[in-house]
Amino acid sequence: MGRSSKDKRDVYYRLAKEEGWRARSAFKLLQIDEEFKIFQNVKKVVDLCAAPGSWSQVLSQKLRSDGDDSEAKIVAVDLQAMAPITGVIQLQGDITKVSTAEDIISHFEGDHADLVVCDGAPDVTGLHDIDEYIQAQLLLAALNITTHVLKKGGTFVAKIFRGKDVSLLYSQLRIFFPSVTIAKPRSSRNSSIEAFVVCEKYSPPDGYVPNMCNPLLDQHYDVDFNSLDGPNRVIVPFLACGDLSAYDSDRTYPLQLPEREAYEYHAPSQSPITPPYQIACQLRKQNQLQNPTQPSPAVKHEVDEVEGAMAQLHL
Ligand SMILES: C[S@@+](CC[C@H](N)C(=O)[O-])C[C@H]1O[C@@H](n2cnc3c(N)ncnc32)[C@H](O)[C@@H]1O
Repeated sequence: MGRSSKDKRDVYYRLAKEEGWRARSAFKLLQIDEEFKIFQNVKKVVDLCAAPGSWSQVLSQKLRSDGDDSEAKIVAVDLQAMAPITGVIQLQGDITKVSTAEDIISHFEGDHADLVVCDGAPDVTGLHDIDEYIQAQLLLAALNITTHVLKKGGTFVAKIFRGKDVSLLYSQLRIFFPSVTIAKPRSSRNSSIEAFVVCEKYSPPDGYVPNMCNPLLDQHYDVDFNSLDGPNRVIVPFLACGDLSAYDSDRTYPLQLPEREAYEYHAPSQSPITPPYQIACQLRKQNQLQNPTQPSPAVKHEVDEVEGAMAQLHL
């Protein structure tokens, strides 16, 4: 009999139950450590998107196992509340919000973390472009926080969805880390597009001053982005990608208002990821080439689906 979609009881699920981990994800972090030795000489860690807490459990065990835990500091953050874990400072909040980022940073005042980990994943909508976009935003939010708290030479490990814009994210990470490696621990299901970036030897560009002005899901971030200059604009140094010819003057039907607003909104802030509105625009453009008079029902349906999902997500 085949396994139903409800049957998640693979070997790691069972092992997690046996060994007392709150989630099978614990094995992903343990296996990343087997390969990259990310816990070597580590005492201070930020665990982003930490609930239900299996990574925090691993961190607590690894950092406090030698009995000398006076220096150990683990700050864990998630949207969801988490049951307490010995030695872990827990914060509840959205990592794309400035206030949460500030809360985390305040716990490291005058001090730095050796390691930042982020296992953040959105509630998947099933629309791959949207899921990848939101996951990328979580990763960029985590990177922003990391630039405030990570010591030079430190390590950043984060979940990444290997979607079509992923090479742009790798390039952005390489601006801050000379070594960026993609890990796919054996406990991460082969069927999943999830992987992990292991970014080593943190070294921001000369003159880089961490800031909270880069455009993320929290629209407040980009208010001052255009006032940033030089190395401080490096998180998002790319022109908007996607097929901008949708905005050419030779178009055969007028742009819809949301498309125009999206273009005007995204162009100045140079969004790192193809924004969902642009995805919708590209679909329209493709359809326009195939059929200059009106959208085919299939394309119209796809565009409506993207826009419907975005409306639900208040994007
Ligand atoms: C795969 S789970 C993390 C599992 C965790 N590493 C563990 O080992 O138990 C992904 C988590 O990301 C969190 N998350 C998603 N978006 C977030 C956001 N914007 N801010 C904070 N946490 C977020 C979710 O609440 C969820 O708990």
